[in-house]
Amino acid sequence: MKIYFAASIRGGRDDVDVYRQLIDHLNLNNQVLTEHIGDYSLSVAGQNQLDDDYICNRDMSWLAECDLVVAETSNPSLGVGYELASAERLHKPVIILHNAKRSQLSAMIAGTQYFDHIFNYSNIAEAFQILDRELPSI
Ligand SMILES: O=c1[nH]c(=O)n([C@H]2C[C@H](O)[C@@H](COP(=O)(O)O)O2)cc1CO
Repeated sequence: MKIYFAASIRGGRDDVDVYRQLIDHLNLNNQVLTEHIGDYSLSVAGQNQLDDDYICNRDMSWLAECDLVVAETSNPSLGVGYELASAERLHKPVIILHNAKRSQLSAMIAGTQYFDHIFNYSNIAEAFQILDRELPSI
């Protein structure tokens, strides 16, 4: 499966270690299109060697191409919110992973009926278990 992994960049990079581990886990049996999100050297400035319109067009075409969106939402991010709304518009399956110890998920995501695969987790092993349980039924 081609997976669009969405997580914070300019919203803050505190959870990059979680993103890297989730991407590596998903890549065991799938292809993650957005590997750069788990790059430790990518700062809060984002991919600033690229134009913002290039980043946006590239990511929207990856979103159109993917079979599944996995979003890690614990660190709030405008970009991830936009990607989730776009995934709904494109009728893509979405899995949302959220660590409630880090933040409360926006009502605009938690309250959208389309997002019916929202999972709270408290450690990375639990997140892996959720993905391993949910992915086969996508
Ligand atoms: O440099 C970037 N590259 C990139 O692919 N994105 C996309 C992928 C992420 O899932 C999402 C992060 O949005 P934000 O930067 O607003 O936190 O936007 C976002 C940026 C910077 O906004």
